[in-house]
Amino acid sequence: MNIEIKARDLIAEGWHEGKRLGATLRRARQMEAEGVERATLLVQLEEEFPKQLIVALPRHEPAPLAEAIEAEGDEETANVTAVRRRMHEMLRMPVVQRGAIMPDACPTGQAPATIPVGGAIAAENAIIPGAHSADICCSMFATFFPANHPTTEMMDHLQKVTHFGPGGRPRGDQWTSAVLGEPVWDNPYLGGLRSRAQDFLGTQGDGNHFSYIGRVDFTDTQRAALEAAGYNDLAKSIERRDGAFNVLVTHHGSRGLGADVYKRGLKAAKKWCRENAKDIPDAAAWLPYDSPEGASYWEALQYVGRWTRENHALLHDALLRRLGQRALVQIGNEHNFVWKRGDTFLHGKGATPAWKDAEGRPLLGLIPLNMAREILLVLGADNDDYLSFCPHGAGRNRSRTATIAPYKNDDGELDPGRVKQVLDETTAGLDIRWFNGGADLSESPLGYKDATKVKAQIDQFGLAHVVGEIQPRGCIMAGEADEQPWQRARRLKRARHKAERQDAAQELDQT
Ligand SMILES: Nc1nc2c(ncn2[C@@H]2O[C@H](COP(=O)(O)O)[C@@H](O)[C@H]2O)c(=O)[nH]1
Ligand SMILES: [Mn+2]
Repeated sequence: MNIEIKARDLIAEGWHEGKRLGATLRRARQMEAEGVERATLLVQLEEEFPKQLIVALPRHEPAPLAEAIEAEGDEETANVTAVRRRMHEMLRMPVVQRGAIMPDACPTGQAPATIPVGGAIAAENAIIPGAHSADICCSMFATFFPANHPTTEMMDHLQKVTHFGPGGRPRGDQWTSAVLGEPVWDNPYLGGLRSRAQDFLGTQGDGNHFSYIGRVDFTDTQRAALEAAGYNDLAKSIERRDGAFNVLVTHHGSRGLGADVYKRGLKAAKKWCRENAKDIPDAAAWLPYDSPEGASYWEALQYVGRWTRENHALLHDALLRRLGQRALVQIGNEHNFVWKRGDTFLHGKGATPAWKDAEGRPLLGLIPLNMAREILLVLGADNDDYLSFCPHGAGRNRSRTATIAPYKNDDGELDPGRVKQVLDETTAGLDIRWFNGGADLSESPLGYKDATKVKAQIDQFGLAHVVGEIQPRGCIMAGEADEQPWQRARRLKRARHKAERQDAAQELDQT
């Protein structure tokens, strides 16, 4: 009688559950069908499919971490300690070779190995979805155009063309582009997402994404530095325009499209690590680049990069059309992404690439600080000590909740008078607009670290050279939606209950 060997028989003999078990079982059944007797079969099988799996394990000691950050005071010191801890957890992964933190580093999550904002790592043959984070391709994009429009005119048009808030554009108001027609939808990480890619075109989302109008006046030294670095078109344009430009700068990521690709990538990475590694935190799960899953994920990421750049470009074109202008120069950079340099996969979560391009030119990058400060145009210093990254912003010292806490009244509600006052003080002279109507204090300059100190540390650690400063004129962010009637009713009800409780307590005291 031919009793078919089962997976549980192999497990009982010491083989492990997982992807390889299927292949082992198929081979065992083939031998069984050929009439090989069970004992011989098991010996032969051990030779072909050894029970001892080569399992990747975390290292005891973390790989080296380079810190381009100087903490001042208790709050910053505690932040750097938290950042270091998460980085050390990530740096214990066997595929991670080195790490660096930037001057804007700040913690983002409690889960082990969650890469902090301002963190960068170098990995070998591995893509770690958690290390580029869910907002794949969060990026900056700038268009330089003639400086002959008043700020209000530019801001009015900008407010009409852009879109903030959750979700995509409503049906009937959707945008289109050739990027949607690319033959990528068979990729397992992109399959079924074409309509999502369409819905989210022309949108910027919320949080700290923004549309910023600024003005730059390049000095002759800055023009010469750009020319010496090989940016001849920009240098010529500066010469022709006497150094003066209006600039639109946008900041956003890959929206719902990227979020879905990330979910699929993370799921695949967790599965791969479950089958081939042990004790790997989810935030550090990886896909080997040379596996079919890894290669497809890499291709999907490249598409998400093209989609996001196109999204920026469409928004910029829409503003320029309304202004009757054309782009003189456009530049942009991702700061949440994975880049392949030789055999190394550089991951950045809030880190600006600052190495040299294929032609040997230092990369140009844009570093925003806050809505009331200049956006820095930098030439990367290619400082290998810090994995050739520079910061991507100013970073936060406090959570959003802690930032707004001092502006709440006794009922735990934001005090509109104090919010207005502090916004007027911190953004005086600027045209600040909140797309959804209400101000979001946690996104005002109050939310971010001291920009001057971060800027000084770029220089101190030799990360990049500033070759232009785009001075703020106006900024649009998502902001908070105006209070809905039901929200107002709930707030008033809570306040009433609180007052009643206090009255009751007072009465008790008096009796
Ligand atoms: N120019 C502006 N910069 C801003 C604004 N809000 C935030 N920021 C800066 O951007 C970085 C990027 O943050 P990310 O982690 O989401 O990529 C952040 O660190 C701030 O320094 C703004 O309204 N205008
Ligand atoms: Mn970003």
